[in-house]
Amino acid sequence: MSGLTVPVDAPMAGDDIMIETEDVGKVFGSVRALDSVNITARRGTVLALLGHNGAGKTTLVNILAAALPPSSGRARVAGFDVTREPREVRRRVGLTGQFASVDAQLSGRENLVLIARLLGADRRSARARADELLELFGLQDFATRRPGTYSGGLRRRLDLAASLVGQPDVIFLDEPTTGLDPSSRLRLWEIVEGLVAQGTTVLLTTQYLDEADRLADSITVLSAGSVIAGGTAAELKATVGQRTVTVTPDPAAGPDAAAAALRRAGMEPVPDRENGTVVIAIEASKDIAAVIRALDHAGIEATELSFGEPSLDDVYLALADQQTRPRPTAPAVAP
Ligand SMILES: Nc1ncnc2c1ncn2[C@@H]1O[C@H](COP(=O)(O)OP(=O)(O)OP(=O)(O)O)[C@@H](O)[C@H]1O
Repeated sequence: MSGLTVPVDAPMAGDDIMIETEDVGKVFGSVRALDSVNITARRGTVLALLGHNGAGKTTLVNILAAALPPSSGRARVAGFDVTREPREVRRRVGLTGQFASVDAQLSGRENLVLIARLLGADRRSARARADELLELFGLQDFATRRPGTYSGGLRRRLDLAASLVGQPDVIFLDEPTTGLDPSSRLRLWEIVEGLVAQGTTVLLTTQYLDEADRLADSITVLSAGSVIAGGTAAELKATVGQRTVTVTPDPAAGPDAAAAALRRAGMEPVPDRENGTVVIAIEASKDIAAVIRALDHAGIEATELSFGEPSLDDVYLALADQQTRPRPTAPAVAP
């Protein structure tokens, strides 16, 4: 519906920067939801936002969608300032997930036609756009059915299709594959990759680190409203060391006791209470023996031990641990 319009005033950075914030802050009464957040995403890339509940992800997405004004700093999306040019921003972004709503009384196709009409398309082009999207998303066979009869995977595809009716330059994907089976997840990932290859810029919020690893060109980790880490998946992984050992201690001991024993041996273990494991960054293979010795010394048996390259999960756990322990210096990873 709209191509990229060159903004009249000077952009904060180069033309192909599609999302950019400069020291964005947001306060809700006494709550500081965002504190000096700086992020950047180039055209045709995926920026993933990671963070625990309450980290500030939704607040940031709302600011970038020009649905909520920042308290301080500035943000530009597709070259437009979210505070001074909110209408231009809204015309260029597509929202999915908790933001988009499909009418349960209408069929999948009727929903897409309605959205196109609401965006100003005439009847014929609205139908043409709906059919184009139904084909792109493999929804032709379900076009006349109501979304209430769709599977989870089909609903996500319709939701994403709905966000693309206006041909946005930037889409915000909010947990796009939560609750989907593996093949539906893969299908959705392939669709997103196709859109990105055509130049769409994606801001992805997800709780699945494998999703961020697969899709994201860069990752920003938010904690309590601040950016605590940022970079490519490879850069983030490099910050947590080359290799790790993951130990599952006997449940009678548990990860905290195992972590304490390993700390006494001079290591820096990260307990993962949810999975009942402890992750230890190691320099060399011989360090595995030191892990086993330290546990044995404390009388703790390991029921499972695995050796691996760092994953984004390791990065996330290490960052979470940094956040919960008092530290005299700033986090090791700069945005
Ligand atoms: N309208 C509001 N009024 C008051 N506080 C708010 C409001 N919106 C968000 N907050 C607070 O701001 C902080 C950030 O919330 P936000 O919803 O952005 O986090 P989130 O990372 O998206 O979390 P979740 O994953 O649970 O959605 C939280 O402490 C939240 O309670």
